Amino acid sequence: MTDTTTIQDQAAGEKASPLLRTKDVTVTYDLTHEALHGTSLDFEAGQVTALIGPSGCGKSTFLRCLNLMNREIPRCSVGGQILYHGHDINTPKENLFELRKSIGMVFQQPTPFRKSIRENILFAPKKHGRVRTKDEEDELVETSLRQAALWDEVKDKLRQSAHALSGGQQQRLCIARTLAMKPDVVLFDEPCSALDPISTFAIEETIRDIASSGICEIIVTHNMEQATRVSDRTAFFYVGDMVETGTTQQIFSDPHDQRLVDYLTGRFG
Ligand SMILES: Nc1ncnc2c1ncn2[C@@H]1O[C@H](COP(=O)(O)OP(=O)(O)OP(=O)(O)O)[C@@H](O)[C@H]1O
Repeated sequence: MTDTTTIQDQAAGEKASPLLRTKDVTVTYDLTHEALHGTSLDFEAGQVTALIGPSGCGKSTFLRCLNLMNREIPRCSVGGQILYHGHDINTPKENLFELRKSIGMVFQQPTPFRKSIRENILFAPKKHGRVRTKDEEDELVETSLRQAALWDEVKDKLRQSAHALSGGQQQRLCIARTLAMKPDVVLFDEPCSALDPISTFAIEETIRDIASSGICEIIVTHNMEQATRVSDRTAFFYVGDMVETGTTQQIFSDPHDQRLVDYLTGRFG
């Protein structure tokens, strides 16, 4: 945690434990390259946090720590604590299959399975034994697609291939698929960077709606307007350090650290 942490952050630290908390998290690639230095951040239920900063500063590296995805990268090690509901998940014993039920992820490129729209939604819930009857399946498909604002567009073609959808629809299907597992955290890695402005707007609305249902969301974005539109809090990363965090309003209207000021005013990108 840097000395630029706001008073509000310190007060928040004295409240009950946040849903997700990192303490001094470091990431080292290829055994020697420390891409992320000790990073401590808190994430609350119902809040959207944007991770911003120039290319290569460690945003995605940090995001991937939160569902232990870095563990799948050879010669990558993650240090520090990642406390989820107060329990440290950064241990070799943590069961990834179980964890990913509750911490979902949406990637930059839409990645629907080569299956029907309906089967995309039901794939993981079936694997985890979450649905037993056709009625339960129907209900889950409809609820998840409604949450991702896609139901009206696809309700008459649920058995058609997901690959026949537009890019924006595919990304909303990926969000619906994630929500079908009823996660309490959803991670987004530049979810709109491959999309047109209308699809981007639809995804941003969905992100806000999901937050109002109590889900904690963390989004990596290069788009500063997007960060201001969707997030409650923002954290700025620079060369592997989490330099400044606070409410999105404070970060954009009253940035403290000179590197953040330079970034926001376009002195580097
Ligand atoms: N799989 C990997 N193996 C080795 N080094 C990596 C790997 N992934 C990222 N890095 C390195 O870690 C550093 C941080 O990269 P990361 O992708 O996390 O940054 P970022 O802020 O998300 O960048 P961008 O905005 O361009 O996606 C960079 O130096 C990058 O080269």
